[in-house]
Amino acid sequence: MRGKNKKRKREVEQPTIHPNNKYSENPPDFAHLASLYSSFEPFVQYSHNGHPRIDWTDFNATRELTRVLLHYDHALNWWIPDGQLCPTVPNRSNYIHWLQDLLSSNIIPNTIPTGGKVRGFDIGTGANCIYPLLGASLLGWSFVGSDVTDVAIEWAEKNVNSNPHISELIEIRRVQSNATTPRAEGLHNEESVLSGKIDLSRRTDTEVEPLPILPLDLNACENKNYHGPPILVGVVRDDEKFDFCMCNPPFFESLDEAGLNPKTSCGGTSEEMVCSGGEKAFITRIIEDSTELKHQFRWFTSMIGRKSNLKNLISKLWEVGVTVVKTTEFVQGRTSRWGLAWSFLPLAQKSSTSLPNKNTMSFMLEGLQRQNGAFNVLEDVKSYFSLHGLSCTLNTSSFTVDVVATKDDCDSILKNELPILNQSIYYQPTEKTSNGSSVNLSRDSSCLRISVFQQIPGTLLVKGSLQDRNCLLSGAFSLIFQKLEEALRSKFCTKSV
Ligand SMILES: C[S@@+](CC[C@H](N)C(=O)[O-])C[C@H]1O[C@@H](n2cnc3c(N)ncnc32)[C@H](O)[C@@H]1O
Repeated sequence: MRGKNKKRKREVEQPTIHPNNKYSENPPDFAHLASLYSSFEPFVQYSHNGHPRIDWTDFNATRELTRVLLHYDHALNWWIPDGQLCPTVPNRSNYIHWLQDLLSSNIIPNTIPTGGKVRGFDIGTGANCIYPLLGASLLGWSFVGSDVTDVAIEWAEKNVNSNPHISELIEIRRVQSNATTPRAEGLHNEESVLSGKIDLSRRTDTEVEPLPILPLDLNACENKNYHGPPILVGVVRDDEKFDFCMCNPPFFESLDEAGLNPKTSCGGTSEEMVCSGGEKAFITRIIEDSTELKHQFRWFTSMIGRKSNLKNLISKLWEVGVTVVKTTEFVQGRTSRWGLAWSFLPLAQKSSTSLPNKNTMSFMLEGLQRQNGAFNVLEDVKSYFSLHGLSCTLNTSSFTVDVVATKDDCDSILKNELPILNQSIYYQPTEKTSNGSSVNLSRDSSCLRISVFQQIPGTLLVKGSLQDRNCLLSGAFSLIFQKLEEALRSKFCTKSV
């Protein structure tokens, strides 16, 4: 049982590079790039079996690789000064494609008018300005990219202006680094919030605390608050609307901590990598800001560097009343990063009914208590359908429940007569099987399979799929699935509604 669980976990959770990512099937070919770009050639070494590689600990090599990839694959001109954070193009593209999935999913309807074009806000765009450059060149999205440092603003602007074909799509916005919003102590930067104007010249009474160089303590960010410059509130204007915000935050509390990976050299100054309280404090501030700007963004998102922060941030999100939380894992070579997304807008609850002919549907249950795992939810799925008179088989090895309905059941469901007391079950239950094979069906009955997958602790994906063609259930499927979603949500995710 243990072994099987492990196998299942691997199948379900194995993160992969996003399928739309240019590099998902074709990773960068260093030898080919070296043959095209003489400036890159000196950085490519060949192992004894002729395999080309670069020295990832050499900043000049990683920067030149990024430059040639952006030029060759994305037709972008790009550069950053020595020491600035150097992005890896395949990894950064994954975040863009995940946003693309979020926006095209119907979870949050597109009710925010952004002029027909997707419009995003990149918090901390950096000198490299990588997300706006990729989003604009790959997908034609427009961006505001904010930052606090002179070097970031100067080089982000240079990078935008050296690409005239997309420069109209990107605005670089300076955030005043000596204006602080000490919300953590319950004080709001009332003037900038209430007036909705951005007064970038204004000094506040509270000075920015100098960045502390702390000894490495992985729990040090517990209970620390963000004391830096404004992030969203005070930077986003009152009349602005965005489809999303995104952020690769300063992950670390100290430079010591930031320098942990000796195997790569992607640069990164203290301003880029470090903030008081680390990413947890920074993202907590984004969450607080999002409560004030909830109607101006369809999705708020951030990258997270440390999985241990994810759970705490998700709890915080439910506390502030979001309607949905989504997470993902990004593959970054040998390390992982996580994506966190949330919204306050009403869910497209009826999306299942608006797609009545689909054979597969799914929804996420998020913010579940520790004691409520996939198995508890499966048991509830079974009792839900059994209570309604439908015949079910729970398969503990495949984490599925097979539900069988007759034509009469379907008619009753369509007439909205749930619960149904089924007097005539044509279904012959089969033995529980470990491979999840389907149940026997008579000619006038149909089977719907509900599967439950654990995404991350506290988050389950519930999927429903019709098992047979010409299925009697197809007309009633969306309605049944929607009712199941409502029932499970009200039992397991009371905070989400
Ligand atoms: C880790 S870097 C990310 C840079 C770039 N987006 C990337 O992915 O490579 C974080 C950036 O956030 C900026 N930053 C820090 N505090 C900020 C704030 N309050 N508002 C906007 N940017 C900020 C830093 O200057 C830095 O450029």
